Amino acid sequence: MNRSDLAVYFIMGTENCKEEPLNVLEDALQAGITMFQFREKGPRALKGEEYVEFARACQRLCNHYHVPFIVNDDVELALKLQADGIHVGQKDMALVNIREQFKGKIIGVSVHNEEEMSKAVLNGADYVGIGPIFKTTSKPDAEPPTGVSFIKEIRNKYPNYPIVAIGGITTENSNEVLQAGADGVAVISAICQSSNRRETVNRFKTKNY
Ligand SMILES: Cc1ncc(COP(=O)(O)OP(=O)(O)O)c(N)n1
Ligand SMILES: Cc1nc(C(=O)O)sc1CCOP(=O)(O)O
Ligand SMILES: [Mg+2]
Repeated sequence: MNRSDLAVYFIMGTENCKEEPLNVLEDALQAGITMFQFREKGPRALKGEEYVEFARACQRLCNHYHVPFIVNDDVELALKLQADGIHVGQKDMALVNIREQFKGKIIGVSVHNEEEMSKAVLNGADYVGIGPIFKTTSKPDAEPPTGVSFIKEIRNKYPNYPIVAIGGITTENSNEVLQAGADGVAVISAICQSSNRRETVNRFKTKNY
């Protein structure tokens, strides 16, 4: 994995889409997202065979566009599909246990403080997700937003570690996030709800500083 893979990291599940989710994903892939995370959560999330088949369909699209396909939380699904990677939070399966089963794949970890960051580095996370940076409506159990200060603190201490920022990120505030030291932005609603995804993704890729 390269740090540039984190530039525009799209995250989606059926609950995030008003349009047909696979059309949203293909539109985002054609617009140039650099990484995708399958995150099927919430009270109306797909289950069982429907869930697996939806994940496979997303994976097929990502493979066609040569974009890494990352699974959120679900180690069993990531292994079953031989996904390109997995993203876990502090309450999900520990990185060292995942690495044993998922060698050579991308493992991302959410971190919210210096202690969690140092543990992620020690355990060999391929990247860290820092957030929420701003207020988000896409994750009901998110921690309080930190603003860009924590990105600056971590970048200062870990000048070369792959960092993606997440939480309430839009094309209006993404430059502030990149300037603080993030390698990229992880986004749900700004891309899902965009009326022009090509323009939105391009604006996320453009550094105006
Ligand atoms: C890139 C990225 N960063 C952070 C998260 C949040 O993960 P987590 O804390 O496990 O919360 P859920 O996404 O599982 O609700 C993420 N998914 N991706
Ligand atoms: C999935 C997720 N994780 C977060 C964290 O803080 O770890 S915030 C978040 C939701 C991001 O969605 P949006 O781009 O619509 O704000
Ligand atoms: Mg999780």
